[in-house]
Amino acid sequence: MSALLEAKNIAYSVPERGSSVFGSRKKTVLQDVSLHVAERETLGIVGSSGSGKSTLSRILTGLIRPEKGKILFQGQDLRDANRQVRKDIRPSIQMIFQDPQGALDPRQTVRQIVKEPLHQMALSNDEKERRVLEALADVALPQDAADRYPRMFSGGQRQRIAIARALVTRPSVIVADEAVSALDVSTQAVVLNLLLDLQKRHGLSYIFVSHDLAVIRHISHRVAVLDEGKIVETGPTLSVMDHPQHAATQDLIDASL
Ligand SMILES: Nc1ncnc2c1ncn2[C@@H]1O[C@H](COP(=O)(O)OP(=O)(O)OP(=O)(O)O)[C@@H](O)[C@H]1O
Repeated sequence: MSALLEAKNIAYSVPERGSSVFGSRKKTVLQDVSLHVAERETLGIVGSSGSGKSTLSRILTGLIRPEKGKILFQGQDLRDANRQVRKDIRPSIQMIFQDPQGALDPRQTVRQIVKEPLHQMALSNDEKERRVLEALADVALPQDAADRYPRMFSGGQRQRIAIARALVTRPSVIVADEAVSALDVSTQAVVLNLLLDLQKRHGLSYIFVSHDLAVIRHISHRVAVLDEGKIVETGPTLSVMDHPQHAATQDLIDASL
C-alpha cells in the first residue's frame, strides 16, 4: 500500500528546563521517527506519558515544524510545497484533540466551531453552511445543535462536535491525539465505533495516538510504539500485541490488563 501521509526521519528537541537562551542545553523529544499511513488505514501510535506523542501529532498536522526530517502528503514534501499547494493540502489533514472541553471555545456556537476550518477555503457561505450541517449529521448530532454552545452537550457529544469540525473540510487523513481518553469507557466505545463507521463511509485514514493499548487495539490496523521519542517497534496490531519485541511494548500491555 502506498503512503498517504508519511514522516521521514523526524527529529525535534526543546531547550532543557532551566537552561538559558544562550548556549542552552537541549532535550530530545523525537529522534529519527519515520512512519506512514496508507489510504483507508489506521495507524495507532502508542506510548507512555512523555514519550513524544503530542509533539509528533502536531508535527504530522503541520502545527509545529520538525527540526530535522520531512512530512510528505501523497509523496509531496510539505516544506517544498508553495503557499498555494500548502493551502490546498492543509484541509486534507485534520486533527482531533484530547480534551473536548478545552478544545472547544465555550463562547462560540457549534456552528462557528465546526465552520472554523473552512475559513481558509474558497467556498460560498451557502456551501460552508451546507458542509457544517452535513458534518453534524455525519456525527449524528441534530441540526439544531448548530445554534447551541459546547457546555450544553455531554462529553461524548462534545467529542462528536470536535469530530464534525475535523470532517468539515472533507479530509483524507485525521490525526487523533488521545481523542477518547477524557471519556468514560462506554462513551469511548461509542465514539470509536463512530470513527470506524466514518472511516468506512468516507475512506478516511487515521493516525490514532493514545497511551491506551486497549483503545489502539480496537481501532488500529497497524501500530507503532513510541518510547522516549523513538519508534521502538512497529507492525500489524495483533502481532505486536501478541508478540511484543520491546520492553516498552510489554510495559504498555501490562498497564492495559
Ligand atoms: N514546548 C515544550 N517545552 C518544553 N518541553 C516540552 C515541549 N514540548 C514537549 N516537551 C517535552 O517533551 C516530552 C514529550 O512531550 P509530549 O507532550 O509530546 O509527550 P506525550 O507522549 O504526548 O505525553 P503525554 O501523554 O503526557 O501528553 C515531555 O517530556 C515534554 O515535557
